[in-house]
Amino acid sequence: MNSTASLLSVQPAASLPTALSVNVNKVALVRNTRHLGIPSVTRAAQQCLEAGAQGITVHPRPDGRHIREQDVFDLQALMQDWPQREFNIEGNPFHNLMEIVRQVRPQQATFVPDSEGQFTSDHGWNLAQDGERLRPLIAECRALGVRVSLFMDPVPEAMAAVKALGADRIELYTEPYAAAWGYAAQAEQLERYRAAAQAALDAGLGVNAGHDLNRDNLVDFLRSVPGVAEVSIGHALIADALELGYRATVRAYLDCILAARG
Ligand SMILES: CC(=O)[C@@H](O)[C@H](O)COP(=O)(O)O
Ligand SMILES: NCC(=O)COP(=O)(O)O
Repeated sequence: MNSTASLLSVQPAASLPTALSVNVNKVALVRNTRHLGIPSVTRAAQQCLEAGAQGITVHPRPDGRHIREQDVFDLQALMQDWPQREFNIEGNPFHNLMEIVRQVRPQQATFVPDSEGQFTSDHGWNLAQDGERLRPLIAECRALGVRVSLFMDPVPEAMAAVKALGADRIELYTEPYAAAWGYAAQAEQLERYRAAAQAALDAGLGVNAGHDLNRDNLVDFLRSVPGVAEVSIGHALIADALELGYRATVRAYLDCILAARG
């Protein structure tokens, strides 16, 4: 990262139109390889929040490969000190997510259709198959005061159905765009995401985005896709933090958001 002052010196992070939520799954993944409790998930989150991240995201998978329930409760306690920031908990509501949401009541729950042993998230919901089963769980979360976001592929025709189920937002699954970035297919992918985001906005939904976003591909995405309220970024951001540190890394990602949207 260059040494020029962060662009954010002229605009506080809180005023950015697209929030950065740091996913700390991969800090927990490294921590779990020894019984020493380091690297600390809560210290990572604290430093990211101090640097201006507007939220923290976790995905407590049933197999506990990285984020575990105790991490969720520890982060819930930490977030009490940051009332203006958001806690976003991802997971499959047919597996372990709902019990966690009932206990923790985060600002946002992101429903992801992953199977229990899935390598990583790699697709959005099939609402024709699962929509009616999701409806009461969406309603329960909202009754608890928890915003609901559905992890979705960029399919404009699906957005009205998301709204009809009572969800507040979608999260666009962005790996196909990330894989195309820097190649001829980039423009075609960006058009897919632009159309899907516009359809979501037209349906009255908020738009989040995430998966394989990084410092290279984030600016082009935000410049092309309208109304992105939040990007949740983990794998690449934590990899950057291994080289730059959490604070400088978060500032670099906030600079990308400012450069795209500021
Ligand atoms: C839903 C999504 O795309 C990611 O937030 C997910 O948390 C990635 O999971 P892993 O960190 O286990 O790859
Ligand atoms: N919802 C996306 C997320 O939280 C992080 O995904 P990634 O940046 O780890 O691919």
